[in-house]
Amino acid sequence: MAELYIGLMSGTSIDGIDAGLVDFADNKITLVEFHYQPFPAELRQSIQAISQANQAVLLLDYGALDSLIGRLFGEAANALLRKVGIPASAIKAIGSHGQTVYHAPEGRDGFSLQIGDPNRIAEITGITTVADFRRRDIAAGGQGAPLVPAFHQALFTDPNQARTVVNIGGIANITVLDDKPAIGFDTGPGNGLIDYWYQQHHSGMFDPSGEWAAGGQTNQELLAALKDDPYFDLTPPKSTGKEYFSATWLKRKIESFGNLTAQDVQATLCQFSADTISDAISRHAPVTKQVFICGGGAHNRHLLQLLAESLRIPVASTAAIGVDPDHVEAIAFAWLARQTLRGLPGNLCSVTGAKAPVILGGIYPGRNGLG
Ligand SMILES: Nc1ncnc2c1ncn2[C@@H]1O[C@H](COP(=O)(O)OP(=O)(O)OP(=O)(O)O)[C@@H](O)[C@H]1O
Ligand SMILES: CC(=O)N[C@H]1[C@@H]2OC[C@@H](O2)[C@@H](O)[C@@H]1O[C@H](C)C(=O)O
Repeated sequence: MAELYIGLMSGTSIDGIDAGLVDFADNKITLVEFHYQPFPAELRQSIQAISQANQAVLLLDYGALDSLIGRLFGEAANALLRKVGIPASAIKAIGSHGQTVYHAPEGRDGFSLQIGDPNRIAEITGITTVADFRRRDIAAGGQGAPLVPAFHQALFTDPNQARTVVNIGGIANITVLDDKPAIGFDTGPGNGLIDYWYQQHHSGMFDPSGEWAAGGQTNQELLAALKDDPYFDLTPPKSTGKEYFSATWLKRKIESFGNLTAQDVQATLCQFSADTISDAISRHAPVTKQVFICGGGAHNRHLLQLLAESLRIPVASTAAIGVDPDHVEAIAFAWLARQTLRGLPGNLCSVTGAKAPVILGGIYPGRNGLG
């Protein structure tokens, strides 16, 4: 019998909502349908505007954005269900990541803030909604991120092959799957700075297949300057975000390189993401035999080529092991919601550094009760 959940995700690229309908019947994980709903350009700008460090944010703006994103998430779930013709009553629960607006988990009063009011999602869809997955892990002493490694472990572990899964979103993170407890952490920028620089010089949102970067030359001095950041030497558990590796961070790094062409900067940013991912794998996954890529970065052919060159082990998309790279995160949040409703932990202490496994998220009942 089907056991259906919906996963809703919007990541640090702030491009739109990924919605996945997932069937967990017989403890298998099958994606039934997927729907992508892009954000309107003004919404993207509003999210960016409240997501910056040292930014005064009006509570009125913050509250309205939380409600609006909740409504859009609920509507994305409804659109997904219309696509397959399955009624809301057939869905056990929604797992909603929400939209990260700030991630600062360090210290006694550390926090990570995802918005997109789950009350609205539950009301609009009628489906029990699990949300706010990160803060319980932080309360238990963890980073609250990355969370997806627990799911990567459940789905992608192969007892016959040591693997590393790399998610290249705005920020990149890895999951090391070998015979030891899984390691996972954010390696630093993925597509975030690459997208930002592209958008400064073109009308599109991203550099298709990395073509523009591929036509430029990496500048070694700038590359060294970019890598000169204490984050890369921190021992995991560690996580980061766009509020740290921000446009301001990049501007500070490039201000003394005034004579570079924009295309050479793009080439260097691509090399920077590839090198920092590859260094993280070399240091923390020495026995890995194959690397699998998911997230939108899986479509950046140039970035993958640079990664394969510096890793010197096979690099493939997660499509090669049965999951479209664009679907992994949405499926992960459906899986995390299921963990919560079954009373099972969603975090891996070896990844986030939490002092204990904890059940993640808050539960917002749907029309059928608790799901
Ligand atoms: N055809 C393509 N060529 C090059 N890059 C692409 C292509 N398609 C998607 N991308 C990149 O992938 C990004 C979107 O990736 P994704 O949806 O995984 O990010 P996200 O979920 O927001 O991030 P995160 O994992 O950090 O939360 C785009 O902004 C772009 O940089
Ligand atoms: C705070 C936050 O939203 N972090 C994201 C971000 O995007 C990639 C990386 O940084 C990862 O740590 C995380 O997302 C995925 C879904 C995770 O928690 O595994």
